[in-house]
Amino acid sequence: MVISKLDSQVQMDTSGATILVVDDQPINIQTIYNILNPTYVVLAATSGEDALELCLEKIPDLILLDVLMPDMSGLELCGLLKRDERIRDVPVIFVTSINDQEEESSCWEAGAVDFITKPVNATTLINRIRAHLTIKYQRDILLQLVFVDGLTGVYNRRYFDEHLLKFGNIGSRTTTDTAVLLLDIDSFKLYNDHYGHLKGDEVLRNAANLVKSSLLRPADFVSRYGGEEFAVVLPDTDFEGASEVAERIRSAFFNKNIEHVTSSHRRLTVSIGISTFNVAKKQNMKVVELADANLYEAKSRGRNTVYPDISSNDNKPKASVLN
Ligand SMILES: Nc1nc2c(ncn2[C@@H]2O[C@H](COP(=O)(O)OP(=O)(O)OP(=O)(O)O)[C@@H](O)[C@H]2O)c(=O)[nH]1
Repeated sequence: MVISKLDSQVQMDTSGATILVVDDQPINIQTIYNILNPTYVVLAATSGEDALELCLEKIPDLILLDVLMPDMSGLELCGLLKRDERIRDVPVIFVTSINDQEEESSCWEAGAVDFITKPVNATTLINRIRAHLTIKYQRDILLQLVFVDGLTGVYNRRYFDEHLLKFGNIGSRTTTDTAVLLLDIDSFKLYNDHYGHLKGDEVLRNAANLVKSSLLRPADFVSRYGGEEFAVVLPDTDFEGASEVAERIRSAFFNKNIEHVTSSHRRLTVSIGISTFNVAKKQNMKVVELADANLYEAKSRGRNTVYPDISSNDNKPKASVLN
């Protein structure tokens, strides 16, 4: 599940939404374009392959999909879209000229939310699109309320717990390492005491953005784990990779040089505990406990520290072990 409007205010006005029209006949695309323009931004693809590529470049708000296309049929394409976590929640409406009961059932089974018959009736098309976009936006609002932290705009702990399970389940198909970073802003109580809670809130918002911008892969994510604590999940990342990301985050805070006169470093810094796990190697969900213990160690080593430190050979456990 991907919350498509995570970074912006979810809005209920559907105009301006991006609609991808997939049809092998340019004349059909033109007809739909004439109906939808200028209310919607219309993207077009004349094959399933092109449509997949476009979807990954910019996820549309809704897809209008022709059933009968050479090479990859609309039904096949819909099946592929529904298997991709990034795109699966985009509503698909089939546009079909077939009046066949079996075909109709196949559209529903492929994951469509609706279908429209050709020749397209402009009023029906516009109303169906508006209805499904509204449902989608309402769903996005609910997901935001459940999974997004209100202060910082990043995912919350509930999202972290649910999504970490995906990698940690014994039955999980993930065979590579997953890394978790637990990050805590140093001496934050002193910051609040000195600058006030509103300034403290501003720092938490900036901190969330700083961590987010330090993550380079689309599958990486940050969540607010507690008050001034953030948890980062790095799928498909071993200890060395996690150390690199953690160090990037630590130095980003240090170099930002945000004043914190009552801290021993006289600027805002973070401490980070790293751990990794890999179900295939019989390592498990103690990953959070281990990251927390490592965070504690980073704090006791003077803060502004990543632990374990990849450059030291102290043989401290880096991965959590299944027991
Ligand atoms: N402004 C603000 N402060 C918060 C929020 N959530 C937690 N805090 C504060 O974060 C501080 C955490 O303090 P401590 O747990 O003592 O940790 P610390 O001062 O960062 O000390 P170390 O972790 O040992 O470096 C407390 O003062 C909390 O009130 C929040 O949403 N906004």
